[in-house]
Amino acid sequence: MTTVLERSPTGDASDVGRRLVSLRSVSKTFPNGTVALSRLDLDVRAGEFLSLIGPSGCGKSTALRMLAGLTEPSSGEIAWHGTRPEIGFVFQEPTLMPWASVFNNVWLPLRLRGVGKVEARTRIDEALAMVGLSAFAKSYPRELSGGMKMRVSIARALVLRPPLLLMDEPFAALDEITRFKLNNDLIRLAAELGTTVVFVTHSVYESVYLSTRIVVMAARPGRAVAEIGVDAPLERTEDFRSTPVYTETCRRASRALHEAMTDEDQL
Ligand SMILES: Nc1ncnc2c1ncn2[C@@H]1O[C@H](COP(=O)(O)OP(=O)(O)OP(=O)(O)O)[C@@H](O)[C@H]1O
Repeated sequence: MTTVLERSPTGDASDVGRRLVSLRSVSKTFPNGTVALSRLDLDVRAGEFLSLIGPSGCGKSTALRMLAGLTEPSSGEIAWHGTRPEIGFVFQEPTLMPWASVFNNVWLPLRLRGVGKVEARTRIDEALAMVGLSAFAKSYPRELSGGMKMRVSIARALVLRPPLLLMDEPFAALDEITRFKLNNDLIRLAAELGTTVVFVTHSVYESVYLSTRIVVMAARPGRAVAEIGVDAPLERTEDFRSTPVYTETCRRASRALHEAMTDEDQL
């Protein structure tokens, strides 16, 4: 069930830290009987960068798809605190239309919403500039590297300026150098646009580098088992990787993940 709750009388939509959406005791059983999630409670707060980590099959993608409205809970509630905002979704694969130019790929969400051509051109130019691809507007996906295709996919997700961006292992298929570059771009973009991000990854290191908060999940059934705050401002540079906060948080997140997997082995 999905509901929209009234905003508190003093609430302000731009308040950093305000709850945007809450998953309350959300469970999901697929028609084949697979229990993907069991009583998951999760708040997403404005301005945060939240990562979901956990072993394969613990329901990370299912939780993300529920936030996007792509799948409904079997029981429990998804409660939006205020109007459900525009949401951008970035998948593991860039999912670009191979027959369309970069410009036309990024145009798609605007066309679907009937945004006029003049306005659309400005927004597409902006989005491509944000991801450093202005010079490639006329290129086709086959002419781009994996990292560039992912940048197009991010531009397409950001072209509607969504307050909430959901990303499902977007950099998993990329080499480490490209991944690090895109991590830095993403932090910069989220800060510039004031975007709240929910990010699914298998990588403890990536989650700590990017996030303000990490939720660790366990499988069979999928549930949240630990929450770890990253006690550092979200102005990350490569230097962050050699700080004690980074190292210590990676250690805590790795231990929590290991415990989540041990739980699973014992079921
Ligand atoms: N449409 C579906 N029908 C049946 N079972 C599904 C469906 N989608 C997902 N599942 C199952 O639900 C469970 C959770 O899947 P989900 O993709 O959410 O996990 P995940 O944590 O994102 O996994 P991974 O890290 O491998 O991507 C898995 O056991 C999966 O096989």
